[in-house]
Formats: sequence, structure tokens, C-alpha cells
Amino acid sequence: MTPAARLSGAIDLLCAIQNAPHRPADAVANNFFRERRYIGGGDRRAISTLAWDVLRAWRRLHWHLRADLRYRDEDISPRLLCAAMLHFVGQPLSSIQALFNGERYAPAPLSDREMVMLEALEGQEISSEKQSLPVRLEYPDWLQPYLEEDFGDRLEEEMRALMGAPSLDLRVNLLKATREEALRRLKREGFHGEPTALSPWGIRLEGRQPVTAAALFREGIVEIQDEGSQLIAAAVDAGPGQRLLDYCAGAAGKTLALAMTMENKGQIVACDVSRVRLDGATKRLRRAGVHNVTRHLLSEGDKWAKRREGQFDTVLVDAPCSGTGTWRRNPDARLRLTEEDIKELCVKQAAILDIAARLVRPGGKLVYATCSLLGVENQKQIEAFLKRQEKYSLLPAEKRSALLPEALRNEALFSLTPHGFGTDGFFVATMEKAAAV
Ligand SMILES: C[S@@+](CC[C@H](N)C(=O)[O-])C[C@H]1O[C@@H](n2cnc3c(N)ncnc32)[C@H](O)[C@@H]1O
Repeated sequence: MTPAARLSGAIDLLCAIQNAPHRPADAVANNFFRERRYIGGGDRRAISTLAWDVLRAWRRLHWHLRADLRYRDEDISPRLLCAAMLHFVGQPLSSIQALFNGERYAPAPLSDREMVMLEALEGQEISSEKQSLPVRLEYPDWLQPYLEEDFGDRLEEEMRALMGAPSLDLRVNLLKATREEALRRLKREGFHGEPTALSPWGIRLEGRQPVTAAALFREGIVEIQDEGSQLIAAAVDAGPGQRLLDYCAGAAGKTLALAMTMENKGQIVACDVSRVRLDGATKRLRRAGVHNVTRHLLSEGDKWAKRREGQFDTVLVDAPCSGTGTWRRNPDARLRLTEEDIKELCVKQAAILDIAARLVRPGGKLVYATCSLLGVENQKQIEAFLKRQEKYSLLPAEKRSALLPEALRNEALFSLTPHGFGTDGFFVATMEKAAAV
């Protein structure tokens, strides 16, 4: 594809994202490329990169383009956003104009009005001291008091780290190979990666390499999983022969890692309320050679949980949450999240925790995890849980997982952030239920 055709692709993709305001952008993008199979891997990456750069800079781009108050939000089209983004990454206006040339597969020429808006950006940087903090750091205004309370002086550095591009991490499936073997295979297949600093099974790839096309991915030797997510499985510390419940299993990201630490021995039940997500697990489990997992679709009025009270050695609640910790990956989620969502999620998380608490056997373990940065979904949720559920307490130091690095073993609760650990943002709390007397 020519550079102009790639630009046209990015504009079309952003239009598709804008036309589906309630769908995650990555789901829209998957669909977009599935319908355009003629777009090759390199072109796909170039198109996504520009579209994601725009999503990551959404508030700042709008701030600049709205500076002239004659223009309304409706005037700020994906075309204009892409042109402005190209300007801010250093392309001169003349070469941007040359891309909008109206030829076959290229975007239509920039209108006079669009040119006026772009000319107004000359000499400006994308971030400006004149922007409010939420605009400059790309988060919704209403989130300010939550972030101030959670981060205090660290707010700016934490939120700035959340604006960057995420790393691409792999988890080696020890059921099939050691990390050293996987690293050697990766190298042979032309990929470059290094062992992760915190996860004992992780490999961090350099840049964005098309790893799903690699033979060792198709053979189930590696799985794409952020290092932070791997550390949740490390905190669960499930051993062979256990009876484990992954209560919000989704498409089995954590389940796969748990089956690995259990060496495929014992039993894992993977539950979720979403049939689509649970169905998505089937292929991944097969590819990874995991055969100790049964799945259960939870439904309204289901007696399943009632019948299994006190039966599991360990229950993991990887709770539905705001996903604020994954905003590097899903920058569009910043635009959709509302304060109402947070309140509803907190109620849901507490209800799920109370159900899960009954499923743990006396003396067993309950692990609560989110990919949220917000205290109300994390520490505060656990404080309230421990007040409601007297049989539960935080896991004492001597019982904490040896799979975790020293730095994360000091507390029964820990938070990971892109700024602090170079991972996505996660929270984990490990608790135990009092043994029966
Ligand atoms: C953070 S995601 C889980 C991700 C998954 N564990 C993984 O590692 O790939 C949260 C999951 O909770 C599920 N969920 C939402 N409400 C639930 C409920 N009431 N009970 C159980 N699962 C629920 C969602 O469908 C979603 O798959």
C-alpha cells in the first residue's frame, strides 16, 4: 500500500470506531481487518499505529482543534485528527497535503477549512502547559478526585506512563518448553525478546512483532500475556492436585497459566457469565495442551455455586473492572468510562466476592484481582470485604507465593502500574479462610 492508502485505511478505521461508540476499538479493528483480508501484515500495523496514536492523543488533539471556537466537535473528523497527528509527529504541512491527494485509494484533498485548522497548529507541541491536567494526561475530568486520592504527588508520572505504548509480553507454557528453549526457538524464528524481570515465565518482545504467526505460538509453546497478568497467576500459587475455581475466567488467560503451575494435575473449573468468552477459551486450552479444565457458564438463578459451597482449595476472582490499568492497550476505553460505571462495578465486585467467599473450603485461599488502578475497586473493596466476612484475613507472609519476586511478597496486597513496574496496571489481594474448628 502507498503511504496515502495507509492513511486512508487509518481514517476508515477511525470512522468505524466512531460509528460503534459502545464497542472496544480493538474488537472493531479485528472486524475491520477481517473484512479486508487483502490488507497485509505490514500495512495493517501501519494503519493501526496511526489510528491508535490518534486514540492515545484524543483529548489533546480535540483541545488544539477546538481552540478556534467557531468549530464544534462535529467538525473534528477522523481525517482532520489523522492530519493533525501527522503534524504533531513532525510531518510538514506540505507533505501532509500531498498525502491527501484525492487519487485512487488516497483520501480526498483537504478543504480550505481543514487547511485553516491545520495551519493554526504550526509551531505548536501536542502537549501544552495551558491544557488542564486531565486533557494533558488524557483522562476524563471526573476521574481527577479519584486519582488524587490514590496517587497524590505521583499522579502525573503514573498517568503519563499510562499514555505510552504497551509492551508485548509472552508467557512460556512450561507444559511444553522451558523459558530458555522458548527463547532459542523465538530467535530461530526471527523474533527478538528478553526474559521478563518479574515473571518467572515471561519474555518481553522488542517492539511489535507479529508473533501470532510464529510456529511456536501455534504450537502452544507461548501465549500472549502481559507480565502483570502472569504475576496474578504467580500470586495464586496453585500446585498440582488442587481443586481450583477461576470464577471470572473469561477466555481463560489466567486459567492457562494456573493449569501450568498445577502441571496439568488436579482440577480447574473455569466459570463466567459470558458464553462468547468461555467459548473463546476452548481453542486456547487445546493449543496449550491443557486438559484439567472444565468450563461452566453461570446463569441467572443457577444453583451451581450453591451446590459447591466450601469445595475449592483456591478461588480466583479476576473481577470485572474499569480496566483503567490497561489504558495503554485500550486508549479508547478512557473515552467511554463514566463515574456511573465505576459505581456499578464496585457493587458487582462486592457481590461476586461474597459468592466466591462461600465456595472456598475452610483453610482455603481467595485471590481477588483487577486490572484497575482505582482504590475504590481495589484496596477499599478488600477492606470492606474483610469487614463483612469475618472468616477471612489477609494471607500471612509465610504462606505467600514463592513464585513472586521478593518485592511483591512483602504484602498480601500489591498494585502494579506501568510507571512502577513497566506492566499494565493490576491489583492483587490474597486472603485465607479460617480453618474449621
Ligand atoms: C477481567 S475479565 C476476566 C479475564 C480473564 N480472567 C482472563 O485472564 O482472560 C472479567 C470477567 O468477569 C466476567 N463476569 C462479569 N460478571 C460476572 C459475574 N457476575 N460472575 C462471574 N463472572 C462475571 C466477565 O464476563 C469477564 O469475562
